[in-house]
Amino acid sequence: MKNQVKLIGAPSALLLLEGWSALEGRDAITKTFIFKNFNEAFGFMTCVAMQAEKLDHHPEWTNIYNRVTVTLSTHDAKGVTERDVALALFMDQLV
Ligand SMILES: C[C@H](O)[C@H](O)[C@H]1CNC2=NC(N)=NC(=O)C2=N1
Repeated sequence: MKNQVKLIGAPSALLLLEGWSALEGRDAITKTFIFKNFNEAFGFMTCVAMQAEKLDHHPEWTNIYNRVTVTLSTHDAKGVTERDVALALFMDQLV
């Protein structure tokens, strides 16, 4: 059985975060991180990937050269939870 995690919703999550916004049509938060080059972007993704494994909480993301667009939502809860806030804060303190 998986631990249940409380749905907080994008609007509450956004009060705790900077530079994130709500996705349209779905309870999720998104942010685009821009780096100097691909190497910096991929380094960021590598650090986040290891943390995601540790937390068992994974981002949806795309990378185009120096740009990483991240969407966070908890599939199990069908929306934004404190796990998304924790992963978002981890990303923000890396950059
Ligand atoms: C089986 C596995 O533990 C689950 O699918 C985890 C993995 N990573 C996850 N990541 C995210 N973002 N949401 C989830 O609900 C989730 N669930």
